[in-house]
Amino acid sequence: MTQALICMSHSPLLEHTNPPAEVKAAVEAAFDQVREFAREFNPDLVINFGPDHYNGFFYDLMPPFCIGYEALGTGDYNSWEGPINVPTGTAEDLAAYVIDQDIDTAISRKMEVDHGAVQPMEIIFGGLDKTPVIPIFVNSVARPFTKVSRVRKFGQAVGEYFRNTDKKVLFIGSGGLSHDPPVPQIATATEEQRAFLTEGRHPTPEARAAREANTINTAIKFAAGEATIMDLNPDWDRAFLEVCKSGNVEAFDAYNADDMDAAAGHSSHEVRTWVAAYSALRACGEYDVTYEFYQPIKEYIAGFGVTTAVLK
Ligand SMILES: O=C(O)/C=C/c1cccc(O)c1O
Ligand SMILES: [Fe+2]
Repeated sequence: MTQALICMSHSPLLEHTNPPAEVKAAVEAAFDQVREFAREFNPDLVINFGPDHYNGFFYDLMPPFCIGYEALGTGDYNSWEGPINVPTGTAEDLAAYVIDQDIDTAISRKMEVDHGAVQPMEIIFGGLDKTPVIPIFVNSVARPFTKVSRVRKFGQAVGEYFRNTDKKVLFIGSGGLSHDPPVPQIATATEEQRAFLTEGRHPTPEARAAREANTINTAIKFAAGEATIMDLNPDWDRAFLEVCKSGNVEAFDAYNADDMDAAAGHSSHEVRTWVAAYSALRACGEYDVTYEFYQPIKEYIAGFGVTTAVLK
């Protein structure tokens, strides 16, 4: 087995809100499962498809995809801060291969990645300085969105690059499922929010703390039934998980941005990272989903999913 997959939701609220004890325990058990899966697989390299929440990527230049040649964590919500162990030569070769497949991608020699990209790595490996990882940004918050079919083809190209490798490669997708946290959107943003969305890099500690407090307060209200954000959508989440399980990655193409917003919230686009990761694995061969956890968790503002998959 030279390729495997973990796709999982993330939430910066894991350490900040308190779901019922049995829910918290179930999430911890799911995390134990993926840790054990990764320990057994013992990857040589991780390909980490992650979103960003206006910590690394802004409207001053917003690509649909970006392959990190070198990267660092932004440290938002106390997530990984500082250098990440990226094998630069492999990342360069990968980007050249993807572009040769007619899929244009941005690249970065100084990519900044936030909690959305790093949280699974922290949960699974305890950090981003050990197992080599190539971080790949998939735009999941900032309209206009590339079509989901394009994300599938991007993931497929990444997977093809590793199809014949003798290295053990773990594809990770981070985010989703249905959720609508209070991340501003450009179409409805105030002047101040527009300025932030356009060039809000490296906020002051006070601005960062205010943003994080707003998310935490929203989650507490959401759990109490008092927030105005969109509800989670377990039916939508379960249908998406069925597509993942089916192995028919072309079925992802039926998803479109407007429907996703309306049915599953403005951050449901984070499932694009799952689309890329599952499509990468499928490019290496037919697969089986070997583990699935799902629970809608308001305290985490997330239809929370965790899956693993291996080649048949
Ligand atoms: O504040 C943010 O940038 C995002 C918060 C959040 C909350 C819940 C689930 C997620 O996936 C998030 O990124
Ligand atoms: Fe997120």
